[in-house]
Amino acid sequence: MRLYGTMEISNSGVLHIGGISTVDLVEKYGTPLLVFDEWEIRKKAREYVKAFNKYYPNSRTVYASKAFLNQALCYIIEEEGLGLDVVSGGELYIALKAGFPPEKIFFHGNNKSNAEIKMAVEAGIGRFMLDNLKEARYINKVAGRLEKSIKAILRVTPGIEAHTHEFIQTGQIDSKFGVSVYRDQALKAIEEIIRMDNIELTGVHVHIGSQIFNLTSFSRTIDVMFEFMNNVRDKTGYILKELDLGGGLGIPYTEDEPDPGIDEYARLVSEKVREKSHEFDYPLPVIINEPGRSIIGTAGTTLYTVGTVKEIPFIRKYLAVDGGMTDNIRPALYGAEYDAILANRADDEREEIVSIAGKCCESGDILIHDIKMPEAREGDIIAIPCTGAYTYAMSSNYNGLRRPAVVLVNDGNADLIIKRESYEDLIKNDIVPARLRKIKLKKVVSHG
Ligand SMILES: Cc1ncc(COP(=O)(O)O)c(C=O)c1O
Ligand SMILES: N[C@@H](CCCC[NH3+])C(=O)O
Repeated sequence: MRLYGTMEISNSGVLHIGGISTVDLVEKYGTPLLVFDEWEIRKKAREYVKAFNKYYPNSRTVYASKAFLNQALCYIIEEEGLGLDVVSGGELYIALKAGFPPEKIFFHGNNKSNAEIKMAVEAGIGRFMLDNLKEARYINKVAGRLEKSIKAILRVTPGIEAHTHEFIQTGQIDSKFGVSVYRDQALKAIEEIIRMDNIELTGVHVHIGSQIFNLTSFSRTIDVMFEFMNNVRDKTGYILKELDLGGGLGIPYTEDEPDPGIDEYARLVSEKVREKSHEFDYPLPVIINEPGRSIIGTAGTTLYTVGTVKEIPFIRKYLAVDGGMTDNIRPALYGAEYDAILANRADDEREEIVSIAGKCCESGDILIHDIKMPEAREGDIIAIPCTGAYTYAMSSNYNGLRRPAVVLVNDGNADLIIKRESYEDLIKNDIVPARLRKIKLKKVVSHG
């Protein structure tokens, strides 16, 4: 069993995180419960800063908040010296509400609305990550009206197919993101953008996908990017000063998955960028990284309570838990695999193969297929580690399930950072038109 961050098993066989017993956490906050290990978040953030300081000091790390975002996290990210990548007015709003410095915010998105663009220009964000020319023209117009000069980076697609699930590949030519480097599309976009009065094009961006273990994909991407940057210089004389390599570094979700490691990633991309700069005699660009999963993924653990235990003779045993695809869609969406720990009896021998099922009305709502576990009973607690990234962020209220509570643990303290949704929350945006109110219904539920 792989333990992450500050996880440890006590003498009595209970899983502890951040110096707190998961049994105590469940007693206080209930389940499903997403537990974030603050030490682990900070450790990963520091690993990025340290590794790039070592190999390529002229760099910036910007946390991709789509992996998980709330106001408490903004404080940690800011304190660790990282910037913040947002992809919508909603993420931007959360960051601004928390007081995250706007100049350290990078705004992505393949279909930013005019309202989102205005909001970001007015807030004075650090970089617009341009997806296409239409957007650049609009930003230029708004900036002109508001008499602002906007720093922007153009997202390009390099035609690289990273070794990862096809749903999370983004660098291939057939992609909805960015402008392709092929057939001079990106070059033409740059020719127009650099003539815009209110936009300063500081660099180019590339993101080839997520959960990537094979670091050579990043190397090949840097090859393509330098060819492209050199071509832009040849045709326009323009030097792109920033090279944003996106995110994508994979993390080990299960015992047998390797950990590519932040240090190794930083070393490889730094060396490659130096090598290519030298080869093309191109000024060394600032490297920007946008990690999401590799900062927050291993810091999150979801705790569930076992309910129904169902054995289908000679076929399978199901342990049904009180959450599922609503708090973690990744197994259903990508076939993602996870490990599990019987948190209240973590030392018990793993002697039977079970599948851990969610409680949604979907046969596909299985969190883990066929995992060896100790014999579990109703009321036991199951911990699924590595659920910090793209779980809560992708959660839903399907089947009327309420989003879980989220706690931040550190050094023996637990702080609630997101309340569990209430039944009342499920209807807070509901409106019953007056003409329907005439139909007399008898209201009996009130708790929630
Ligand atoms: C543009 C961009 N940057 C950064 C990220 C973060 O990726 P990851 O969480 O794999 O590090 C993503 C998500 O894939 C992305 O689309
Ligand atoms: N949500 C995906 C990754 C997409 C990353 C965002 N571009 C996952 O869970 O793996």
